[in-house]
Amino acid sequence: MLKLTNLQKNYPDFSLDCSLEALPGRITGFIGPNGAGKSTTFKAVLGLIHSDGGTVELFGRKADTIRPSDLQRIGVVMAESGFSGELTVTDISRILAAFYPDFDADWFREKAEALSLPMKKKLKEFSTGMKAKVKVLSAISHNADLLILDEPTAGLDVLARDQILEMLREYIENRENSSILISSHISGDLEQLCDDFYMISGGKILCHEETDRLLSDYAILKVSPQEYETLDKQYILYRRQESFGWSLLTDQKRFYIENYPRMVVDRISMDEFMMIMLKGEKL
Ligand SMILES: Nc1ncnc2c1ncn2[C@@H]1O[C@H](COP(=O)(O)OP(=O)(O)OP(=O)(O)O)[C@@H](O)[C@H]1O
Repeated sequence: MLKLTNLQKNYPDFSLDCSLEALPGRITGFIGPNGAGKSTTFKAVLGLIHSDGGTVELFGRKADTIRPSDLQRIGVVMAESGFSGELTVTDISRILAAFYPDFDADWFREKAEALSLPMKKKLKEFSTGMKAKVKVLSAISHNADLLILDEPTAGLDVLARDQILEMLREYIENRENSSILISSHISGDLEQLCDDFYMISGGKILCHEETDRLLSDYAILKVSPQEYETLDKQYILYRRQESFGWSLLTDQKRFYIENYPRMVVDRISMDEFMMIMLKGEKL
C-alpha cells in the first residue's frame, strides 16, 4: 500500500532517513517524541516537501509515476492544514462531493451529527476539538484506500478521542484492503488501535514491532543493583538507572518469569516502551 525506503530529508539541524511499510488491512502506528520526524515523513510522502533521497511507493507505484486518481485514494489529516475558517460543515460536504467521486454525503452528515458538529456554523467559530473532528471526518468520508493521519487526536478530549478511534476501527473493519498510517503523541491511543508500530527518534527508525507482541512478550524488569549483577542479560535490550536499581527492557519476559520467579516483571505500555528506549541505554 505504502512503502518508504530510506526516505531522506535534510534540514540544517535535522536529517531524516525513514523506511517503513503500511500494509493492507492494517493500522500502523508511527510514534516518536516531538521533533522526531513524523510530520516531515508525512509531508515528504505527500509531496508537500521535496525529499532528498530514497523512494516512496504508493499503491505499488514509484512516486514519480503516481497519477491524480491515485491521490484520490488517500485520505489525509495533517497538523498544519485544514479548511478555511469561513466554511461551514455543509460547505465542506459540497466541496468533498465535487472532488471525490466516492464521497458519501449521507454518511458524512450522520457522523457529523453523531460528533455534535453544527452544520451551519463557520469553522472559525469551532473549538480546536471540533476542528480536529472535521478534519478526521473529511479524511475518512470518501472511501480512501489509504489514510495518512498526522496526530488526528491532537486537541481532543477523552470522549472525542474515543469516538475518533472507534471510527477508525470501523473504517478498517469495513474495508479489508485499506490501510491506515497514524501518528500520535498519545501512544496509549495507538496501543488500543494499531496492529503494528514504528518508533522514530532523531529522524531514524529505532524499531518496528507488532503491538500484540509488545504486550505479550515485552516487559520492564525492576531489579536491585545486586540482582542486576547476577542476572542473565542475554534478553535485555535497554537499561535505565533508577533510585532502586535498574529498569530493564526485555522482549523475552517468559524467560525471566520462569528463571527468576521472585523478580518484579511489569507489564509494559507503549509509553513506557518509548520512554525506556529514549531515556535508557542500549545493551
Ligand atoms: N522547514 C523546516 N526547516 C528547518 N527545519 C525543519 C523544518 N521543518 C521541520 N524541521 C525540523 O525537522 C525536525 C522534525 O520535525 P517534525 O515536525 O517532522 O517532527 P515531529 O516528529 O512531527 O514532531 P511533533 O511531534 O512535535 O509534531 C525538527 O527538528 C524540526 O525543527
